[in-house]
Amino acid sequence: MKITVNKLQKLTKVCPVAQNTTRNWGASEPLAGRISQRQGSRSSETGQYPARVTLSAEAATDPNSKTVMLAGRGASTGRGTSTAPFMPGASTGFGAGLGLVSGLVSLPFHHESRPITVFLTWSGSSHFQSLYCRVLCRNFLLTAMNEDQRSLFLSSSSHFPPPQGVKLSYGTSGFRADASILQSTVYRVGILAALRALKTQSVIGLMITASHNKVSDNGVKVADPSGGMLSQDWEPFADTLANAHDPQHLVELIAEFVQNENITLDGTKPVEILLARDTRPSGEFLLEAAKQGIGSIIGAVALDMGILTTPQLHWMVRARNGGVKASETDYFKQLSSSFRCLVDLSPSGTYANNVDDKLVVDGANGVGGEKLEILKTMLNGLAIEVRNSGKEGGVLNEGVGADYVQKEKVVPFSFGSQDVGIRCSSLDGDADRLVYFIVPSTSSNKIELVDGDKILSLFAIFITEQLSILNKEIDVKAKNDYQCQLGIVQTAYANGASTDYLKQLGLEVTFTPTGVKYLHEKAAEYDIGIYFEANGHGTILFSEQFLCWLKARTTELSDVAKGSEQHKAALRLLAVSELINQAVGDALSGVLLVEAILKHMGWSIERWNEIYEDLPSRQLKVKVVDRSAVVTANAETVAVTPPGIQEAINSETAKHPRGRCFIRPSGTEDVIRVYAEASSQDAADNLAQSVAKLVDQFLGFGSS
Ligand SMILES: CC(=O)N[C@H]1[C@@H](OP(=O)(O)O)O[C@H](CO)[C@@H](O)[C@@H]1O
Repeated sequence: MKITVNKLQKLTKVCPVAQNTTRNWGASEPLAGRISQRQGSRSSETGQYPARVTLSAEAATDPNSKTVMLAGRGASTGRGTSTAPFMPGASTGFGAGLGLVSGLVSLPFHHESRPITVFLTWSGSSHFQSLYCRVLCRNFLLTAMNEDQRSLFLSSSSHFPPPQGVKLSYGTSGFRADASILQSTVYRVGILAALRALKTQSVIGLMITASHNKVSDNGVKVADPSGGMLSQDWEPFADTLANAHDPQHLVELIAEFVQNENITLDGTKPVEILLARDTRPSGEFLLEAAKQGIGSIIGAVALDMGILTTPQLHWMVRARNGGVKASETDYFKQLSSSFRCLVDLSPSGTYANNVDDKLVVDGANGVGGEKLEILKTMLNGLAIEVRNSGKEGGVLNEGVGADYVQKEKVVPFSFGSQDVGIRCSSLDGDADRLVYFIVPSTSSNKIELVDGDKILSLFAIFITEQLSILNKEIDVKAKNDYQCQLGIVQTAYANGASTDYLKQLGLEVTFTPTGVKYLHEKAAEYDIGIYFEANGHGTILFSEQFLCWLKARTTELSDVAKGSEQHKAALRLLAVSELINQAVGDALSGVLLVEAILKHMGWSIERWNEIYEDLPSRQLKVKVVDRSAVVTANAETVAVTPPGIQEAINSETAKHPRGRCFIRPSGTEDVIRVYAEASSQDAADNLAQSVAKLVDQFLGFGSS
């Protein structure tokens, strides 16, 4: 915000040449270097809080004849004012005799918590007709940050020094790194979550997990009031906070942010932050850091929900903000009862005749396996065996879990020939990804992967079928007056065969960049939006408007056509909206929906897998000097920089029938990812290899 000084009466009065004088409040970069480390407090004139003041004066006329004075003075409270005039030219080496006069000026603010008026006076006005003088107030504290709050920040943050020489960034799914360097980051994300709760006046979630990463890593991410990922607008602030080098700097950043976002830190409107962690041993001490961060914001209350899957926490945040009961028991009850409802609505005959009750689930030695052990006791008609539940002593994500199975396409630990003919599935470390697989009847450890694209397709088939039943003209009074917009959202990693298949079903398919925050946002534009990443993270979103209509329609049908196919279709869609976790991709709710749909269709996993045949594909990663050198467009399918690389990729791709290839910088690892698809596995492998070489030539260590 820029305020011209002549609007400030006092300043105009003491400054006869103030016409050209402007005063910038809250600009983020200093005009003339840094000055006082001291903090000011609220100006009685503007209601703002000057903390540091940088004065920069440019005199276009004879600069020798002037004196610039800057004074701070206690004002309206009348308590212990500080008015000592200050002669910058003398005491701080404020330059004179130059065309440009600028200097660093320390204001004598001794009474930091009291209101102070800052104003400029200067003499030699006849020479200063064109004086251009700016006072830049940086880090002016804090519309509502009182001294107690400030001291609390300073003292608590001094216990969490940031790691040296590491720059962290809030990536595709929060901060992730080796757990040993994350304490300070988690503490700061605690602050961020508390500020987010104050800003939105809603319940916010903070999850400590590194998902499918190795057990020595950990991470932290924030769940917004909707249960979705932290708003992208706040990610730059998360980065800035995480990388603030000392407590003073941290406090200044918070002060500035709080000011800009109009967040009140007076504790008058308390807010809650739900905390959870996965089973990683480092989770416990990191949780303490998060509590300290939250505790350093007056009015923010941390509620430790214990060990949860990531989607459970997101579900709870969403439910609480929707005024719904949100304990873990409520979560299990909702999932199991909506599953039962769907199974009960299966067309008679299919379930009993064709689909085996048995499902074996690889729990990745993580929290998902542990929770599934509880959930399975609440289910009828499904016999789940959990392996790698973490109790058998296996290591989290090591040779197990959805990421391993999807990337390596081999059986996870403890699976093998005994599982031929059985439906198998795999969760990742925090149970937000799900893939299925078939163990073929050969001696090799290779599997047939049924990935996120196939799960998406199964969901799409089922939803489309229910919508078309619902839309049939029926001989009842109930009128169908709603055109439901169904949309499918994928990323460039979706197998081309899946996209072709979905389009053949007549569905609208759109693409976003990688990362569920993008997919989720896009899917939310539809009445029913189904999104999945090939790696098994995805869900179904229902718009409020559609659900409202669907509920009314169900009631109407139960009056006029109870038990009809239309009535059942409406009930099924309602049950899906209850079963699926609409906050975020959830392997537990996903597995129940897959199972219910397979029963409904009377399909074995083999039948499901046959809906289309994946095009052979290969993913590679290449270490480069600077991955940010690759900038992409068109949902990451075209590399805009470095110049020339896309043309080179195109000419490699053209050599292979059904070839498709793209590169992008990873958001979670320091690599460039290469994805290639072609009509044969050899061709896909060759294409990926040749493009990886190109990446290395353009950007690798040999290129610099
Ligand atoms: C090819 C791939 O699987 N990329 C994953 C991976 O992101 P990268 O930005 O590719 O590192 O981790 C993300 C977070 O889990 C997930 O959303 C994404 O799909």
